[in-house]
Amino acid sequence: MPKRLLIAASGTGGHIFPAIALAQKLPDYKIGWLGVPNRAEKNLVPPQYYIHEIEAEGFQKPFGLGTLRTSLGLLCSIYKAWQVLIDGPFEGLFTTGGYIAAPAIIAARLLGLPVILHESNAIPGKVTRLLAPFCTAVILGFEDAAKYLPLAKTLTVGTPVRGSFFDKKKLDLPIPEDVPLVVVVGGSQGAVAVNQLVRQCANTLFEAGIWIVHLTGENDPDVGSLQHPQYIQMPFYNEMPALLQRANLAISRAGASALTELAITKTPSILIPYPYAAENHQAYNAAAFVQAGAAVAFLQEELTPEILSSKVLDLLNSPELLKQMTGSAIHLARQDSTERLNIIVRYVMDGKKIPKINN
Ligand SMILES: CC(=O)N[C@H]1[C@@H](OP(=O)(O)OP(=O)(O)OC[C@H]2O[C@@H](n3ccc(=O)[nH]c3=O)[C@H](O)[C@@H]2O)O[C@H](CO)[C@@H](O)[C@@H]1O
Repeated sequence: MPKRLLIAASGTGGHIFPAIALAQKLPDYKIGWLGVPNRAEKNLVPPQYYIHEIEAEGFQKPFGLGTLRTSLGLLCSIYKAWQVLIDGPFEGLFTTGGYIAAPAIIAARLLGLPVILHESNAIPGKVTRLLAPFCTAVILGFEDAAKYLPLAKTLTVGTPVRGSFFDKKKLDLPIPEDVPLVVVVGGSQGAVAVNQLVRQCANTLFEAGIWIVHLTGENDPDVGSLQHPQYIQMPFYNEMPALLQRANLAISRAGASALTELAITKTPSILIPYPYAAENHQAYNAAAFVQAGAAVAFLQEELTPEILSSKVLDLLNSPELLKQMTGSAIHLARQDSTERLNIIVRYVMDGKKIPKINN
């Protein structure tokens, strides 16, 4: 009989893709997915994993009537997650944190099932901090996150990326092979502020012969306002491995999966952390890359189109510097994160003690 694992990963690519990477390593398992109606998992989770839907939302400040409604909603979601686990019947839970993790972890632990939690950010999210002590294993993307989780059993393996990032891919976009290519990516949902900055400096870059692939996200009101033969814009692109492998430079937010993929594809980057990320965690994610010399980072509020275009031109005109950044990225790229996570999940699901893993 195959082992039965429920995966709770919802809302953004950064939560869903690492879970897909793990699921791809468990072909001998029966996997079910726990998601929220109409969130990104609807489009991103491969169809072979059935998505069981529950509601999940966070507590908003100031506390008041809304808190009562959210508390009742949480109780309801715990009950639904509990039912999904029993009906499966699932033998364990894997989650990447976020709002959906709260009802899923509580329900699984009430049923006495093992829980593996993966936290990809340098500063763990609220649900991770609250519930990590109750999980069987807490797996980290960044070693530094452990200091925020003193009561949890943590192991650092990095953040899993989809298997396709490790194969050499050819880019299927009409871009000449010998031109410099800059990719602009604002995380899985796009970043309107970054998009605006890039559009304002695009002409300077085009004049220098640079091509731009701009992944705008679905909610950019100015999509279509810039047209140029050296410019390709899309709301979302599925072939990120080929694109990052081909790019000479990326302008990116600093989500944990994005950073890991940039490291694995050895793509130098200019990072613009999302300033409103919970507890500014993207700035901490970015800092690890800047300290290692793999990226440069700017605060969004200090960045002007002039600063951005001159940084892009400086970097693309300095092959030695780009090479150094690429070299530094190699040291950050943990090639075996998914495999290590896979081993841990199997040990936990088999009820065995997790072996010591060397970092
Ligand atoms: C605003 C915010 O709080 N974002 C968080 C969210 O980010 P978000 O969901 O944006 O996650 P990341 O930036 O880490 O990753 C984006 C993912 O989307 C993929 N992608 C993106 C664009 C595209 O066109 N095609 C595509 O496939 C990338 O390859 C990557 O796998 O979850 C991450 C993991 O907890 C956090 O680190 C981020 O801080």
